[in-house]
Amino acid sequence: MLNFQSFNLQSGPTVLNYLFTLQPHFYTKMQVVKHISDLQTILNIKREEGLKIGFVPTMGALHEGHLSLVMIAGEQSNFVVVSIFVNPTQFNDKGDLDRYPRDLQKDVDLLSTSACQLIFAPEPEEIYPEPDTRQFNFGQLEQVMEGKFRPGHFNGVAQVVSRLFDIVQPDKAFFGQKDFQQLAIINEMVRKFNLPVEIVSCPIIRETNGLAMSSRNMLLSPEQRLNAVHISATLFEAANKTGELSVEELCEWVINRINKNEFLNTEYFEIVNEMTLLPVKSWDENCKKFGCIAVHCGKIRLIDNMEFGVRSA
Ligand SMILES: Nc1ncnc2c1ncn2[C@@H]1O[C@H](COP(=O)(O)OP(=O)(O)OP(=O)(O)O)[C@@H](O)[C@H]1O
Ligand SMILES: CC(C)(CO)[C@@H](O)C(=O)[O-]
Ligand code: BAL
Repeated sequence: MLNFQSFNLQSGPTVLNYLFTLQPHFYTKMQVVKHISDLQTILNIKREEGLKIGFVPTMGALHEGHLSLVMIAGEQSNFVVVSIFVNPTQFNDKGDLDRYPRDLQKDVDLLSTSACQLIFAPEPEEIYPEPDTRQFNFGQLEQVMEGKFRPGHFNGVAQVVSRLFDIVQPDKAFFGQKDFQQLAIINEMVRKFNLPVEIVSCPIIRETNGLAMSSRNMLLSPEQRLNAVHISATLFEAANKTGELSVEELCEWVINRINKNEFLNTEYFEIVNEMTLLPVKSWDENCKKFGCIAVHCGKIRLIDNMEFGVRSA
């Protein structure tokens, strides 16, 4: 049962109190702020109280994958901030940006029963009062897979995440393994610039049919959504075939099998070294190996990944 108070995202005050009832006798207060100054006023108080700040950056259109990050953040910190911001600088495709699902009210409702205590939902001009011209260089980590097929994407991700880290100054930040390459880039950014934040990597949450949860799934038609299950099903099957086929043969097998489905068109599938993100040539290479895939389902582009094979001794 929800009980709203002064909650109006369009015209309300900048700090909005959102009260909800879990049990009639138990109230939790979650705040939604749009401005950096309001956010920092609250966080400074929390820090003075000795609380450790956990931060979950998102682009909204929340699902259980996001909620799992919030849950882990709640277990590992004392005050959880979730940002909801569709960052324009990381979209290389304007159509993708225009289509990106947005429903702040629904997101607030979902977070109201989570460990989140503060939502930061800024407008673009709050994050970018001036255009961000910074150019990051992550070397080969940004030149493969997503970086290759979405030019400029990781520069935009680094721009917004570094800006959000500056604003929130979290003790820990939580990212999903679904965005496997993004995690590698964020870890590298933190290492390279010696940022005072611990990055926590959280497992992929899937639908019961195996499809990796993603905000973009809600843009699929029911028929596309059913067929998209074929992506994870093929990855699971392939991950069990590592002894039977060479790495190259298995990559071909995955691509052919997925492309046989008339709804799906594979952009890339690579089995890569977890650390370097470079394709592995043999199962004998002594590293953790991940099969990473991007598939077009109509106009919607989906990604997924899975660990393949075991490390040799
Ligand atoms: N299924 C999932 N399991 C675990 N973490 C996830 C999952 N989906 C998204 N995340 C994580 O949530 C954070 C915010 O992601 P984002 O808001 O872009 O959602 P998304 O579902 O990845 O959207 P999309 O892939 O459609 O852009 C990222 O760290 C991302 O890795
Ligand atoms: C990390 C992130 C929130 C930056 O916009 C986005 O890339 C995402 O949702 O994965
Ligand atoms: N979670 C990935 C963000 C993006 O596709 O831009």
